[in-house]
Amino acid sequence: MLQAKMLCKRYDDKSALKDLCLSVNPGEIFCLLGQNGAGKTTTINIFLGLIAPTSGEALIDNVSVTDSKSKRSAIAYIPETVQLYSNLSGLENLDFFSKLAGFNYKKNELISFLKQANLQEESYSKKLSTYSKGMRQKVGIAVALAKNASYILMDEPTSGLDPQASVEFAKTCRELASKGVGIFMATHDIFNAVNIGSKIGIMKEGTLIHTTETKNISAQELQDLYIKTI
Ligand SMILES: Nc1ncnc2c1ncn2[C@@H]1O[C@H](COP(=O)(O)OP(=O)(O)OP(=O)(O)O)[C@@H](O)[C@H]1O
Repeated sequence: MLQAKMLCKRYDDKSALKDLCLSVNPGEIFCLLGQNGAGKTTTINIFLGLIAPTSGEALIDNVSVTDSKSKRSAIAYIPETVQLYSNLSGLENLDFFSKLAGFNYKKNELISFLKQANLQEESYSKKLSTYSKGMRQKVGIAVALAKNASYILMDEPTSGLDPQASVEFAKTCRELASKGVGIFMATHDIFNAVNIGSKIGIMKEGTLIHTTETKNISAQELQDLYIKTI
């Protein structure tokens, strides 16, 4: 489980996180909504071990991220724009980043990760410079799978995706979750949050104000709640 326990982060006189508590179980898709500056990226960066909390703890399977670098390898991060080598193909990028993470896969194994990420087969050998944003994201997901990540963190994953790519992204997330991967995404996209997530959190000024299961709420109800909250 990913767990934020009373997480606080101060930047000089600015409080970015105030006693943030949340959890993401294996197989769960947690969508964190909040305005610009609410603290979403700060939360992700603490889980990634990129910044230290001022107080409180971020735990991966009950181990604090500040105590164990090895636990951090259980996490993969997919930024809004996935950074890959444009002169290499999807398959070559996956091979390169897998090796960088210490995994040496055979071609058929690499292909199985691209398949699980729902990348079209005819794209495997094409250069990344020809890929759309959604296709780059699929390679990012394949890299996360190749790293055997138990949890995937994503920042604004649906921003800039066309409706078809959003539908494919939702399908891939559900398939990953059904295999037990825990997904935590920061987003401004209420419709996709309801459509993709199993749990939704609404954050305001560094605190989680509401959490709800998506099965209990419609997109319209969530939008109303969001507007009322922020
Ligand atoms: N390095 C930093 N130094 C000072 N203040 C920072 C720093 N990083 C973030 N902040 C502040 O912390 C607060 C939370 O920022 P954060 O980036 O986590 O918000 P966010 O919810 O991800 O916003 P967005 O939706 O715009 O990405 C903001 O007020 C921001 O200005």
